[in-house]
Amino acid sequence: MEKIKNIYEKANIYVKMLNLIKEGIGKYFFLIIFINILISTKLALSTYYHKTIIDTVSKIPINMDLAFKTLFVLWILEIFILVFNELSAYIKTIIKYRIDYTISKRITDKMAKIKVEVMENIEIYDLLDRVNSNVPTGIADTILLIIDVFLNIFKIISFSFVLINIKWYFPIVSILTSIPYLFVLSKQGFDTYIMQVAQNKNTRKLNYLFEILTNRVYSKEIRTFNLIDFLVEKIYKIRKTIWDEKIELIYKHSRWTIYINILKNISIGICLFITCIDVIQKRTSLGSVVLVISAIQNMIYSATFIMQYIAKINKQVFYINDFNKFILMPEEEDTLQKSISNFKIVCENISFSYPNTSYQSLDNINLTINENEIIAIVGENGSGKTTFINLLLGIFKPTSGAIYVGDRELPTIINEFRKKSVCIFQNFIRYQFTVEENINAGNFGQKNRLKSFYAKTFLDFVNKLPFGYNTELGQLENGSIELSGGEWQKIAICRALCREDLKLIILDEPMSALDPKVESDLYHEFRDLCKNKQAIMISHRLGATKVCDRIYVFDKGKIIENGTHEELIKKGGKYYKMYKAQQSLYV
Ligand SMILES: Nc1ncnc2c1ncn2[C@@H]1O[C@H](COP(=O)(O)OP(=O)(O)OP(=O)(O)O)[C@@H](O)[C@H]1O
Repeated sequence: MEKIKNIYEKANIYVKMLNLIKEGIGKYFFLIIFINILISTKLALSTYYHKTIIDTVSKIPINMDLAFKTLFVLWILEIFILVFNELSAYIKTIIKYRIDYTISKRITDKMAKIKVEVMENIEIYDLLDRVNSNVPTGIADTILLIIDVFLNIFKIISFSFVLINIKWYFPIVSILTSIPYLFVLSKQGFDTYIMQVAQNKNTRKLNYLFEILTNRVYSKEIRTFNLIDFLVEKIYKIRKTIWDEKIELIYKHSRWTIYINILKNISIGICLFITCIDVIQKRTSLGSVVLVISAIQNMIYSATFIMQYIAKINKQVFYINDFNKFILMPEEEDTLQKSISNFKIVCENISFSYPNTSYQSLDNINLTINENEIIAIVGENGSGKTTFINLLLGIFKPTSGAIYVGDRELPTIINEFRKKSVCIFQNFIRYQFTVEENINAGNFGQKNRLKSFYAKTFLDFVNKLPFGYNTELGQLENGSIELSGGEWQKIAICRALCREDLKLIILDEPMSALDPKVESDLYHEFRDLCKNKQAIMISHRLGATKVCDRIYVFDKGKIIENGTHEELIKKGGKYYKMYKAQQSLYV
């Protein structure tokens, strides 16, 4: 049953892909096939007219009228071939572009839907890498290869008609000679694919090392720690391994290519020998020799090309399989836009282990966040705070237990829930765009809010920038401006708080890079900012949690204490100890 389902799914993907291709190139496919038929027929006709011209001039008296007419026809045919070859190249480029566009769009659409938890599996990155770099061009190449196979089949048929009149078995010899190519080349295609899969890990490492060696962002640290030699050495070792494997494979393949070429040349030699004997014994004309040589060469080349193209198509099939695997990757569920009537969040006995780990990062968490409540989550490094947020945002699913929002289970309203929640992650993205684009990203046109409290508190530094809100940030371009860590953090906070129709704000260590003045402004205004909203603040600065209604203390994936700041201080437990330890730093 499972097998039938798999076959059905695969067939479905091939059909979908054919539809994609149809949508991408449509009429161009038939146009190029038609042009190719014309080209191949013209090639065979040219060979026939070459024979005629030689036969005409080798007979005394020379029939000048026939000679000129034949030359004229040949000239017209050459011009036709020239024009059609150019037209064919032009249409092939259009086909390539259209397939590349259609498939790339399909890949990016799918990427946006893949479940985030799937991305925890490192092998997925290799697959994504292969799909991204090989599939769009791979599928375009496959289509063009199929077109080339057609072209060469027509060539063989046309030349066979010309050749069969001289020796009936010459076309068969030409085709048989090319068959070993199929086996050798398809084996080469398979070997190359297997090598590429095996080298994925090293290629990814190499890209990473190259990135940290050449990116401006890392250059200071790399130079301060004098890491250049260390990194170059690593790059050199990986490159050497990759190239050694490639060279070994090419050496193996070259040996086989030499063997089959020897076989091919022996066959051509035999056919030429037989033809020459016929000429000497006057069984055939001089023009026929030219026709035989040209036709056999063309047929063998065409048959060889077909074999090469089929082998290449076989190789592309591996990439198409990768594409299939990619398309079948699980997607975020569509929750049919169910509305959320009330935002009370209840976590019931939730536990969680990351994929590929044997320990629990969260262990039986029970926690309720009432509407308009502000809570804090505190705890030592690695105690499970960020993991809890990932579960709450539906990025990962609990291994056991459930999260409810109002009377619904989180997965059933996740899209709507995400629209109304925002999280500033510890490692938020520093978008290399303008200030305005950074703030408006995902904010659905909330420009006027830049004049509000957030702008006054966080964004006064923007006025100093050369183009104000239109200044390009980051290090992508020469004129762009790099911000300090705190300024980037202010922008990230603004981006989150400016969002319209917010119900839940999550701040994962939001103030770590802010100066004390901005930090204290933010704390004072925090309750106001969170009016009519729920908020979760994760912070190692325990003073900040005083503004929260309830504080949860995480320890090794469990909640070990909860209460208000005063209650937890009174209790004298873990929170009290952490608070005192921090306080002692300031007195
Ligand atoms: N992607 C992951 N794969 C495997 N284990 C992970 C992953 N992310 C986190 N962990 C583990 O889960 C545990 C909880 O990590 P988490 O990031 O939730 O801690 P945290 O309380 O947010 O820590 P911090 O205060 O340092 O940010 C840690 O033991 C960590 O090593």
